[in-house]
Amino acid sequence: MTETQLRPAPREVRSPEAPAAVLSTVVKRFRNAKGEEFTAVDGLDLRIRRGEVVAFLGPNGAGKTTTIDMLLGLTRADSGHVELFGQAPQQAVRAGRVAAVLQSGGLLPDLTVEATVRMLGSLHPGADIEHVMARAGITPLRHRRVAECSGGEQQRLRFAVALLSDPDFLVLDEPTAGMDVVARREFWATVREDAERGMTVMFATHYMEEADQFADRVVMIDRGRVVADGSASSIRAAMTGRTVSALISPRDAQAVAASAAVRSCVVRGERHYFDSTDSDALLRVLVTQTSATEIEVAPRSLEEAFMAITHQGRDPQEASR
Ligand SMILES: Nc1ncnc2c1ncn2[C@@H]1O[C@H](COP(=O)(O)OP(=O)(O)OP(=O)(O)O)[C@@H](O)[C@H]1O
Repeated sequence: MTETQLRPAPREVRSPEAPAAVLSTVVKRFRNAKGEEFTAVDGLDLRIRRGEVVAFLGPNGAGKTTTIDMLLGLTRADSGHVELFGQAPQQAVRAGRVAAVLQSGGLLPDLTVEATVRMLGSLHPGADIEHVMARAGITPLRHRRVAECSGGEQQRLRFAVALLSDPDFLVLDEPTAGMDVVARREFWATVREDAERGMTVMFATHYMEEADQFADRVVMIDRGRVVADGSASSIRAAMTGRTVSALISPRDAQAVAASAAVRSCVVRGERHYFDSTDSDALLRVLVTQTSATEIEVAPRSLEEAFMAITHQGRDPQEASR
């Protein structure tokens, strides 16, 4: 046997099978209250490699939950193709390869936390009840009725239930909604450990800092389409620029805003915020040609990049839809 054969192969070589998830040109339409048809997911293409931790971001109504529902086989796409580990979603879910923490539902209010985990654990022979409760941080809550658990505690219970099948792919729809800062940190530490053991994770979130801190990759969608896809830092870099803010007279601000380095300017309180492609040039102008004071330069936050990307090219009426 050669040395190469003895060495464990890297994950990709050892598992040359299908990616964790593939969505190809997926379309989902609904009817609104007036009975008019609209497209919630509009030709979405997404491929998630095994072992990736992907944050799924988008404004309200962007199509995140609908996409997740299609991934999990809870909703059927009108057209396009959805696959998990090379299988139809329902098959992969039934095989316990995929589990989800959804925003609501799935829990019986009168059961205790432990009874819930035991009952659902009975569907997964070999499931380690104590282990999943410990991993989700709900062991101390074991005798509490579900109805008496806070929103964040119920989310942790859903997380424990999702771990019962020891899934390869965990799909989380706003998993930390209702959790306090400490619970959120503990939750992500656990997910990270699972991800480091090779689990694929996709999570929808509104918390930009969660995407920034915990995801390898950030996929932003708007109006059912992918509008940006990359690492949090590459998305920020794609939106190159910094925000320069200062206390400045409206007249000076107008002159500065007309300069080439400024893409846009907004006023919040007494401060003018200039979105700049060349903060050095802008700083020189502010210092040498205006009476601006308390000048600050800040990197664009992921949230600012996100707002800029998703609202780019949209007319103001549409943007306020
Ligand atoms: N069953 C349904 N019937 C009709 N419209 C629906 C249905 N489900 C979702 N929609 C609509 O489809 C669009 C996408 O909704 P979706 O819940 O996927 O967005 P989202 O990105 O998850 O939003 P949020 O961040 O608010 O949870 C929205 O306009 C929503 O109102």
